Amino acid sequence: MRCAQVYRWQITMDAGVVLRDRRLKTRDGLFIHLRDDVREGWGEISPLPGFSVESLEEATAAACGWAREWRAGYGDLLPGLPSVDFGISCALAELRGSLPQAADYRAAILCTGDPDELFAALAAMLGEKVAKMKVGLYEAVRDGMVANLLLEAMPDLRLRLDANRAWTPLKAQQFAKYVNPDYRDRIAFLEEPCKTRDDSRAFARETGIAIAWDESLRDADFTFEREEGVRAVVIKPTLTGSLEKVQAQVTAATQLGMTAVISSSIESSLGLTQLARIAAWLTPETIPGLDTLSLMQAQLVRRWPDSPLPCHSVETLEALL
Ligand SMILES: O=C(O)CCC(=O)C1=CC=C[C@@H](O)[C@@H]1C(=O)O
Ligand SMILES: [Mg+2]
Repeated sequence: MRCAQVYRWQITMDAGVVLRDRRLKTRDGLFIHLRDDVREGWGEISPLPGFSVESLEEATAAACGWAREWRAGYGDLLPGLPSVDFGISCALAELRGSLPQAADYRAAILCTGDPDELFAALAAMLGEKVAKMKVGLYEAVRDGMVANLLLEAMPDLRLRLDANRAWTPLKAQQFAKYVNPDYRDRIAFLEEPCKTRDDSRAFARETGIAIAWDESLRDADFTFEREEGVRAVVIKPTLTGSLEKVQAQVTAATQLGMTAVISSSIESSLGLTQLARIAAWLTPETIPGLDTLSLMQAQLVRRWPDSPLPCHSVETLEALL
């Protein structure tokens, strides 16, 4: 006997969370819960404003429509909206027992560039010291100085940087000018430095700073290729689609010698714990980019280990079916 439910939720974000130049005051999304006799599975469907192509309203209609089909015995085809396909495929994988339980709860520490704050967080980090810092919000010279300071102050630090395509070639060069060439190999990668892929490729060649594709994976003309200076791809499953599609992208990148990084789209604790399991399963050698729970004021249904945030149960959520 099949049962299906779709829950809508809203989490208040900490002050100051900015996405694509707009303040994110709340994170809104859905959970899908499937039961088939004694087996059950959960999935998160939370399109990210400014990054997802689908709206929450479109995702809600698609998720509810699919859930009604599935509980009536159909639902073999996924709706085709990335966040919905991802959430449904996770719920089906849990129900079928094909999403491993083992999780990689390590995370590249999201940092603001405050050395003291980062010092403390890295000191507590076991194993590889990896942090991620957003650049491109302030002057490129400042970003270069801050990155250089962190790398100089912490010799065992590897930095992931992310410009979200903010820079012109000139701004990118201004950034690089302030990063000591001796430290550049400890920049694990700089995600999307420039507005175009060609400018980003030129930046990598000219500066020796490795880059990574993130937004580019969702460009219609994107293909996985071995390219000079392109060291990694950042895969955001909520923006990608089904688990099968995520697995195919990890395989394509790995076969080309690139690092595949499973990254958050600022999901709830339920979604983040599933991403931690996906990372352990598909990218066991790579620290995932999942350090976004601290941007939120609560957890939902499933806890992230050691998070002090209150966790609200499913009974507090709005059932839509
Ligand atoms: O990748 C990580 O380490 C954390 C997630 C992260 O950096 C992002 C999530 C969503 C949008 C952006 O703010 C940013 C990114 O572009 O990678
Ligand atoms: Mg990015």
